[in-house]
Amino acid sequence: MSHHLDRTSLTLAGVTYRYKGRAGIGSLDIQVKSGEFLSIVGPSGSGKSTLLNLLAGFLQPQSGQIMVGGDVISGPHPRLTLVQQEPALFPWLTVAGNVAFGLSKLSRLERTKRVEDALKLVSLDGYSSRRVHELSGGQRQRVSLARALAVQPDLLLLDEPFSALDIQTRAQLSRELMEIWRQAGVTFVFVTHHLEEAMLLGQRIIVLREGLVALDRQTSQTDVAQLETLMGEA
Ligand SMILES: Nc1ncnc2c1ncn2[C@@H]1O[C@H](COP(=O)(O)OP(=O)(O)OP(=O)(O)O)[C@@H](O)[C@H]1O
Repeated sequence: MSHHLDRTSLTLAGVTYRYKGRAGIGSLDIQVKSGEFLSIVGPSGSGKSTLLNLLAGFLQPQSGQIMVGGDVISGPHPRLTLVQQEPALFPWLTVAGNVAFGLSKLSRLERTKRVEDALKLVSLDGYSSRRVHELSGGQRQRVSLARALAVQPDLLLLDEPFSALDIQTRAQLSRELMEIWRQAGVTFVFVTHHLEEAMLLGQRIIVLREGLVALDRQTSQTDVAQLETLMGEA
């Protein structure tokens, strides 16, 4: 969406989080433009989970600031939604019930429209009244995506959202994710330990290593050999 183009969606300014023994992250400076699709990748122990927990508001930076859409994040934030590895859906609710979960403040009409639009975005139109326990793993992850998008966040944080799926479903959903992103016009930050996935998805790639940005580049300009080296054991 063009009106998003020159706004900053996410800013990390000097963000640091160190565990005892000094492992952790920092100090990180990252800016993500509104509407951008950024993949963050890194070897085991590079700080991905720590960064995710900071972005989701589950951890507080020990120094520095995280801002989303101009607001400082100091806890879970409605402008930022998280899609996790295992979709945390309510099994006793319908698909529509799950997608409508964060929309209780809207009128019924508006809510229905949001749910319909979100389900269309993830190619689940026609599934509204199905129970979640009747769905495949891939379909459940689609519901989880639809629920996250229905609240119209500034930023969607994706934590290895396809890692629990079989290879074919994973490949299919990865292909579709770019299209979903284009249509939704929302900033995507996709965190993974799979280099191929990070290269396939998104416009920009950041490699974390030992809690720091080791590389930050447009995906089309990355050098695979260099990435592979950076993904090796520290
Ligand atoms: N609760 C903790 N206490 C102490 N050290 C921790 C804690 N959690 C993580 N660490 C350390 O901080 C560093 C970053 O860990 P983190 O889990 O963020 O990495 P990661 O990139 O998510 O790794 P993986 O891909 O294996 O999940 C590692 O050196 C890890 O051992």
